[in-house]
Amino acid sequence: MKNILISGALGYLGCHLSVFLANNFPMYNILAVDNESDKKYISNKKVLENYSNINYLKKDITDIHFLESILNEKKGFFSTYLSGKIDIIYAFAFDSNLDLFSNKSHNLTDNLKTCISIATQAIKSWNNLKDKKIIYISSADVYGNKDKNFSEQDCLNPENLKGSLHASNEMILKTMSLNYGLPVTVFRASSYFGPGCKHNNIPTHILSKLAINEPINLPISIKSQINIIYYDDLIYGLETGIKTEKTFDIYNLGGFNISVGDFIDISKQILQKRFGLNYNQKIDYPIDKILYSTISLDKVYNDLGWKNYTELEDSIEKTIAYYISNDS
Ligand SMILES: Cc1cn([C@H]2C[C@H](O)[C@@H](COP(=O)(O)OP(=O)(O)O[C@H]3O[C@H](CO)[C@@H](O)[C@H](O)[C@H]3O)O2)c(=O)[nH]c1=O
Repeated sequence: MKNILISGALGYLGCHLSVFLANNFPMYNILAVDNESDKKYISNKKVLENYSNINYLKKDITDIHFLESILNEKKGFFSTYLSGKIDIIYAFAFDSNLDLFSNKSHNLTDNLKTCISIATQAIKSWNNLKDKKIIYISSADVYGNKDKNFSEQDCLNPENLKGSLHASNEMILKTMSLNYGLPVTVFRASSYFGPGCKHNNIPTHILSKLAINEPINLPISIKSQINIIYYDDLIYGLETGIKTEKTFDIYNLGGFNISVGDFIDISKQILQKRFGLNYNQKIDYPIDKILYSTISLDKVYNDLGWKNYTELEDSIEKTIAYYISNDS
């Protein structure tokens, strides 16, 4: 029996991963934790509460006393939820909605604090590091924009705050791993999409607007090359993190390398062919801002045997169907 902590468990990926593990791995006990700072997915609380092998708690993951009580071998008040301590930590708690001028600008420091708190307390509390692991969910934004097919050993050159905060957390985890033997696996996830996703990333924006015939406003040119992944594939990929063997390793986790224009065209064809809708809404984008940010997936396939299995057309169809019926 393994005890798994999922921080940021009300978020899109944290919630889907909790449910996936609960449905498919009866040998896992899941402690799902979120500070409920983001109300977007607050209804996910009800989803998690339906599972007997998921215990959901509203908690601040930077609370050292809380972390100590769940990571230490000695039994604390969490014995009601868990027998023993946490073995695996999935670190999802991260606010990607970074606006320096909003009253939420503290989320910059919070995003560093969540990762540092977990890693520091794990080093202090885990006496035996065998079979323990922190799985950190980073982002392909750490690479920046200037190349195609970034692989894991390429230099990091983030050009947005999300990327630079994730890059900082990766560096901190790597140093802690080197100096204290902390077992860490990092996944650099590309932009994901799927039913119910409310994030303002490129594939989600395109599909949600196309489905309800609203104008599309893109921050980059449609000539840009990006990597996108269906959420379900991403969740399967994240599960493989439990079986990684090296003390520290990094994997790109993505799906399709595609131009934004092609993604729009394929989605429009699906809209017409499968839903009989022939919309031709306005698409606004800066013509001179062309992003090249595709990623190589060789390492995750060669080392962990993972590759995305959902056909692009199927994933687009399922996502569009959701937005049509939920008219968001
Ligand atoms: C800053 C902070 C956040 N949170 C929670 C609030 C949200 O429910 C949750 C994050 O949910 P979402 O914004 O949906 O995150 P999600 O899209 O699933 O993102 C994951 O995957 C992304 C990959 O694209 C990563 O970049 C993010 O680090 C990772 O969190 O974390 C906490 O519980 N504590 C915190 O301190």
